[in-house]
Amino acid sequence: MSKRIDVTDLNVYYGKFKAVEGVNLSIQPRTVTAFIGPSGCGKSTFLRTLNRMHEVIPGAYVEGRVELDGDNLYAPEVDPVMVRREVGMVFQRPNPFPTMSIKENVLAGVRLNSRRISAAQANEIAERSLRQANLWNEVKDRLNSPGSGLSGGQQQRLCIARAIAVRPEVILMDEPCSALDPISTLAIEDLIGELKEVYTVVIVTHNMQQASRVSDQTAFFNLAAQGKPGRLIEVGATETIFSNPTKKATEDYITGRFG
Ligand SMILES: Nc1ncnc2c1ncn2[C@@H]1O[C@H](COP(=O)(O)OP(=O)(O)OP(=O)(O)O)[C@@H](O)[C@H]1O
Repeated sequence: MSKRIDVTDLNVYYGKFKAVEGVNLSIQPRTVTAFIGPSGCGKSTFLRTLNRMHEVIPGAYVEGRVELDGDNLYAPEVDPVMVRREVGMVFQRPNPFPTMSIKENVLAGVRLNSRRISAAQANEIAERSLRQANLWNEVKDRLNSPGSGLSGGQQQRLCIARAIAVRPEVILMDEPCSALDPISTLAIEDLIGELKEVYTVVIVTHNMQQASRVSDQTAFFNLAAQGKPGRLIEVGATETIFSNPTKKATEDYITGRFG
């Protein structure tokens, strides 16, 4: 349940505006890759191209290739809905369906995929997903209460449980801790460490300590100038990027000289 991602010569456009240019990157299964870089350099934009989520924005499109275990995500016969099943996503702000129960929130994606499931299967999937998201013990006695009644950190783990429930190959996380307190942030970071035993995980973060704590590989993005496309400047083992980067811009960014 974990696939390799290979990106070749990827450009991303919003209409005429080229937001990201010339990305080449490989991501191994069962690893965590962190995308870092200053605001507006295209980290979120690029992340969304890994499950074709950018396509929900009218006029957004890519050039180049993204492959999942060698299969082109953008081949004409590929259904973007199926891509998003294989490559799940967790957003910056926890977004459980507010009126749905905790259990139904977990099952929302599974039901959307229109697979009819029995009550026993539903219980099994909900428990497995909540356990994997480290939330089971906190919610097992109130599975039928609304998801919106949970704390922010619990809601984010609920969203992770919902992403896991459809058994994806890859989990994308766009600043998953930016709306959370430090304790909830640590809970999510611990969870990311556990998720990589099973999934390929890609995370966008502004927090460099977080990138160095959770990731195996770090990719630094930057803009050549305002109004120019973002580019992948340097990618490598997280330890190397943070201790011995090869590019000056990477060093300036990680040492806090800009961004
Ligand atoms: N829906 C959109 N329509 C048009 N342009 C967009 C859209 N979303 C983002 N952009 C532009 O694309 C560029 C990259 O934005 P993106 O949000 O991907 O950067 P980022 O590195 O994730 O930034 P941040 O760290 O602030 O979240 C920016 O110039 C931004 O203004």
